[in-house]
Amino acid sequence: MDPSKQKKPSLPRLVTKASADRQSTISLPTLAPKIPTEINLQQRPKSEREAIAPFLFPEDTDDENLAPINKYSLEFKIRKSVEEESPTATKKKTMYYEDAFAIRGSHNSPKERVAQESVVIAELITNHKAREENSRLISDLVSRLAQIYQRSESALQVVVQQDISIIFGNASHPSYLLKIYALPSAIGPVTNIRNTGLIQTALQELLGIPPDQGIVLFLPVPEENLATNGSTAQGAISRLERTETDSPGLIKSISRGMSRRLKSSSGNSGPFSLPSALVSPASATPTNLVQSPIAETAPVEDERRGRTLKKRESLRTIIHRHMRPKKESEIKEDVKE
Ligand SMILES: O=C1C=C2C[C@@H](C(=O)O)NC2=CC1=O
Repeated sequence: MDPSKQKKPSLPRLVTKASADRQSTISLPTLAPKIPTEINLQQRPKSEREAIAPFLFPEDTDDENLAPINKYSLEFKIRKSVEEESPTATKKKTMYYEDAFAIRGSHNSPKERVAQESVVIAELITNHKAREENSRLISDLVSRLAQIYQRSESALQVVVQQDISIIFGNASHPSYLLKIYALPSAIGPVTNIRNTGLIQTALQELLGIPPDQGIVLFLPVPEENLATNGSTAQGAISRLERTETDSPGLIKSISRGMSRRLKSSSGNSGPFSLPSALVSPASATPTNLVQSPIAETAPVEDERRGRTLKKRESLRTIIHRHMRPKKESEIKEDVKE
């Protein structure tokens, strides 16, 4: 039989459990532990597939336009390889996901560095009137979302509208709509499944509204369309790229300095911030400076904690060292590296 005429498997439908009489193919809360096998990776753009599961695409071809039959057979192979994997392979993948969700170091590209501390906006609309004060609800939500999105609270904007008419599933039970706007790098199929569980649990605790009465929308905003502090995220990336092109050694030194600081500082595991000097002077808020291992004011914060910083280089020292002509011994050291 001609394989192209075979009946194609139907795609999984994502249906919320709002109405009991509607058939639910996948219910959101039960998805979380099965993330890698439930996602049809072939339907994602290539860049996203590689970001989610590079190990599944060792020789990935540009198959965005493959005929459907090939897509399904490829998907079958992927599922099979996932099912047959050894415990060691599973462990490696678990580590990969843990790593993918973690904040990475300063050696990342400007785009990644801007992404790591870009703003996340949450717009909550609910028909519920919270017992606690609105300001308390907002601040609790900010801190939960900051943890979930691994940002400092200063990168979070939360807008709450309570007491709004909402009908969901033909009833006006307590309900909410939460829209999350962020750069595309903070939004993706695997991240969203993880974050749906965390966000809906938080909202159940804060508002008392169960997950099946709430809707979460994840809305990626391209770099050129997200702006704060007089600049788009794209603008911030371009500025960093220019700085790197103009002075690549400077960035290398800052990276090294930062690694040294990270190694020598214990307990400060918060997300890092872009150095204010490299992004924009006004973007250096007190919160992100406290958490920035490379920002110029980090030593001041360290001093407040009574630490001696004699062995550490400040950003200014690093810049000065790069601006002056190199000594012979330094040139030799560079060559060795
Ligand atoms: O997330 C964003 C972060 C920044 C930093 C700021 C700047 O240039 O200082 N511009 C940004 C835009 C963003 O969308």
